[in-house]
Amino acid sequence: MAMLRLPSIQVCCLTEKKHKDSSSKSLKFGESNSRTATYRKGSVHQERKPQKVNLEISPHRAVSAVRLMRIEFGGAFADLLNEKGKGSGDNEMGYVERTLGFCTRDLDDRDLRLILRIGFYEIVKLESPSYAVVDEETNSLPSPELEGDDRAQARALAILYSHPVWMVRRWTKYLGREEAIKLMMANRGKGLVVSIVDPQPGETIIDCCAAPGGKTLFMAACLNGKGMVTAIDINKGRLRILKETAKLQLLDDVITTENNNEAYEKVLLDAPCSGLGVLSKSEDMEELKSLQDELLDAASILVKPGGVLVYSTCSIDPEENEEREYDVDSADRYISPEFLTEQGYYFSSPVKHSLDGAFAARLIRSS
Ligand SMILES: C[S@@+](CC[C@H](N)C(=O)[O-])C[C@H]1O[C@@H](n2cnc3c(N)ncnc32)[C@H](O)[C@@H]1O
Repeated sequence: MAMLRLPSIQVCCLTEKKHKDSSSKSLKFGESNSRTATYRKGSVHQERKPQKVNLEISPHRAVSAVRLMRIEFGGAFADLLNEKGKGSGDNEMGYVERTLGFCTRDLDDRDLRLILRIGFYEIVKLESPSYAVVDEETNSLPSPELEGDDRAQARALAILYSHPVWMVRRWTKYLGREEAIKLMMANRGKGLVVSIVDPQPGETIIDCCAAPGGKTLFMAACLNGKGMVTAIDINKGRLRILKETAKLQLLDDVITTENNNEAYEKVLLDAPCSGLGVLSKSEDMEELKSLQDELLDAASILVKPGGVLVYSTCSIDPEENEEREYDVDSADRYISPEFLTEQGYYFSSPVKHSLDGAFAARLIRSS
């Protein structure tokens, strides 16, 4: 995707810098049949001081960011990127109000500016998707009303359930609103792991422990009709159900259950874990951990050089998660900081986040 360079601006807030850690050794991460994969290590350094930032962002993030900036500075920023808006008759304030789902004029001016600043920072620097940025505010600001035409209602649902508008429209069209809402609610926790995989149209992705298929379907929907998700699982019965569901959701053209053993750009290993409540005695835990290790080894050889492996569990047990040995690509670009551990993992807990417990590590194969 072409990147756009915007004017340098001075920002005073937390900034992240990614360094390649040259001293870190490349770990062998999965050896089988003489094919080995090594993963590079990244470290995150954080600082609080004013910085001149050269903004280089993708066009869709730029559109959201420029819109926010225009409101704050009363149109001082040239709307370089608003080609879409031009033909639509959209007035900027109206567009943002409809996207936010509430009337910005009701807010105190200082609050409004603060929200916009935070939104701009999250979109540009943290690279959060704009629908997720807007959703952050729903606890403290009025919720959007489900009213108006289909498009307006889809926008409101997108904000309420943190999904992109096009996906809401698609699911509402094919499944009806009630089913679409159920699907989005079920996706909330899963959605974050899928964000870390970051599926892009045209990619080849394999979901190694796919059944019953929540993450497979969500990843497939992100492909927007281009690319392929290969779903495999030891449980063939549940895999058949996944196939049926894919048909119902009209996603069967981008989902296959045949693994032809090629290497993939993205590999998701959503491993069986103690969070599923299947362990009856402590020895079972040892067995489970060695199964997870084996699966991790097997998954790692499916990753193309330069590709991504995401290891996730629905467990909050450190032995199944961060205490394993691997080098990490920080998940900071894909999730909001509240879910990011110091080591760059994703971690959600029922106590802290009112979400199901979950863990994910993002690893990049360097050779
Ligand atoms: C946590 S669940 C996966 C949930 C799924 N990713 C989703 O989002 O709906 C773990 C899955 O791993 C599968 N599994 C267990 N052992 C496996 C193995 N050796 N090979 C492939 N899949 C396995 C189980 O059948 C189970 O469906």
